[in-house]
Amino acid sequence: MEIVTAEEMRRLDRYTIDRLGIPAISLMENAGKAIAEEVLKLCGLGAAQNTVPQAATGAGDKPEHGGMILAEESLGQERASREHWYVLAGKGNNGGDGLVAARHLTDAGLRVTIIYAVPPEELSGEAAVQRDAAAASGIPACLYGRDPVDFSRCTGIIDALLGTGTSGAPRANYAALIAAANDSGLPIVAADIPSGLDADTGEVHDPCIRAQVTVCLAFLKRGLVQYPGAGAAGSVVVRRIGIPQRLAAEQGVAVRLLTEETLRSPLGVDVSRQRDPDGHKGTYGHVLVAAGSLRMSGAGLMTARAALRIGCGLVTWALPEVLMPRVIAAAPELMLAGAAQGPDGEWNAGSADELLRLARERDVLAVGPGLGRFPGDTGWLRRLWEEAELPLVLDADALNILAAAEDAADWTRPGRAPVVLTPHPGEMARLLGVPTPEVQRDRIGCALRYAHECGVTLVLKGARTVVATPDGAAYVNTTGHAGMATGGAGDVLTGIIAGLLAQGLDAAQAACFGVRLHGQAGERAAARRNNPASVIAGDIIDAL
Ligand SMILES: NC(=O)C1=CN([C@@H]2O[C@H](COP(=O)(O)OP(=O)(O)OC[C@H]3O[C@@H](n4cnc5c(N)ncnc54)[C@H](O)[C@@H]3O)[C@@H](O)[C@H]2O)[C@@H](O)CC1
Ligand SMILES: [K+]
Repeated sequence: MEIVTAEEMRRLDRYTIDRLGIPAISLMENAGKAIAEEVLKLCGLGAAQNTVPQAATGAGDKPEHGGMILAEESLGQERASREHWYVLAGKGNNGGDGLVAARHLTDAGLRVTIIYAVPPEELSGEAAVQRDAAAASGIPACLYGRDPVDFSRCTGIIDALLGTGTSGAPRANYAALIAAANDSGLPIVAADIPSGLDADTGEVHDPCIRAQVTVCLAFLKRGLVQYPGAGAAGSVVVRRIGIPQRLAAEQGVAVRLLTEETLRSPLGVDVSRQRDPDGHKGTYGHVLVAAGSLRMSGAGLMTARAALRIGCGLVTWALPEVLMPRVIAAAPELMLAGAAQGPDGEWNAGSADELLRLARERDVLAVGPGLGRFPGDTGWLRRLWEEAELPLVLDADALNILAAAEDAADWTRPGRAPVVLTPHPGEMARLLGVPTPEVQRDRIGCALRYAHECGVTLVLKGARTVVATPDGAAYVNTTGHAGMATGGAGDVLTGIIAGLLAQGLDAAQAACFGVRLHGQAGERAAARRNNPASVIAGDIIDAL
């Protein structure tokens, strides 16, 4: 499922109207009708439609329902009349959608009142047509600020104030209406996006509608899938309005929700993961992990174990020699390689030679969890980057080393094997040289820019992890939960991605499949513990 920006949505709208000849007013009618249907569902009234049984088709079969024509809308009439919805209408097409919904809800037997944020005569184009249709249908309307508006008289609110045409924080009557709607405590159904949300980033302005349901029109908007916007949107329902689904991909939209369908196509992942009955441990790849130090040996252990658990054939864990006797019992399935160490058991830049030698016989190199910083680490990482001709996965301290390297822009990858970076927002901020809130303000945008400029596959972790690829595609994950914000969960992800790369997946496939599986394992672990908060990183490995 594609995820668009406001600008991409405008282009797709225009293409549909201008090139396919579908009138804008039809799209608006479909949009408003879809919103009304979702309101009816929320009220427990279902979709209002006539059900015409087979008898009416003339097919001659035994008719269902004894040949009756069921008029479903009459069944809930009593209940419908107890509902009174306010439609908050803005000046633009978002307001127009709300006005269409007002008509359909009235038709379904609900009481509806339209509250305009601006004098209705200021509406233009299709929205003005809908204003006149609503008035001609006898739907009462008032103007906020001029007429008294008492939210205690209604049972629910449609927010059709601002959509993808919003610029900046809501102003004047818009701001006052949003605040009043939120304060009412009533269920709010947002048309397209909650008013006050930045459709492209997920940033919420002050104020911003807190919706129970958002009826997103035609395509998901970026702002609905990233926090805090995702929190303001409530449950998001994407409804078709007559814009062909295929248009998004055809018009170059390359940001998608990371679903199983997306994994299959366009990513081309074999999600069944059938193993070759004739396979042996060499068939499934060999991961080299350079991670862990005296204070943080567990990080390396979790990365290495996760790589095994995701199905790669062999894992060699390279670590400072002093640690070897301490960890050997913890994971007997691992192969250990002692690396040159500093005086206090820390990593030593001299270990690059040994790692590069080992890497020649391995399929993937994962570097970083629990590594710590050490003298000469920048040159050490640069050698791995430039001389290790196998896919690299960099996490944690490897990212901090990279962020601190002043010459990182000059590092080259002669072997062309992919690099996958897995920063959390703080590490991403260091890589970009900006404060963390700036990363969080536009996670998809940041990930896309960095991946493209640096030619890497970037996994920006956090709620709704974003995977961005060097060719400008991005995928937004929906699996996992806040209980996975626990020490070591990131180390596990690094191992999963490395393990999938070792099994022959390409960088985008391994990153996307890995992120999704990691979240699903976290969900399973939470179910086993009966509480997401109790999940620890080891549980995620066990649930893989
Ligand atoms: N063909 C189309 O273009 C379709 C558009 N649709 C709807 O139209 C929406 C986009 O419509 P528009 O482009 O008209 O834009 P909006 O309806 O989102 O907002 C437009 C108007 O709001 C005002 N405004 C903008 N930012 C403001 C702020 N911060 N404070 C106060 N006022 C502000 C401006 O006067 C602007 O003209 C979509 O979100 C969707 O709901 C749907 O009707 C389907 C078809
Ligand atoms: K809205």
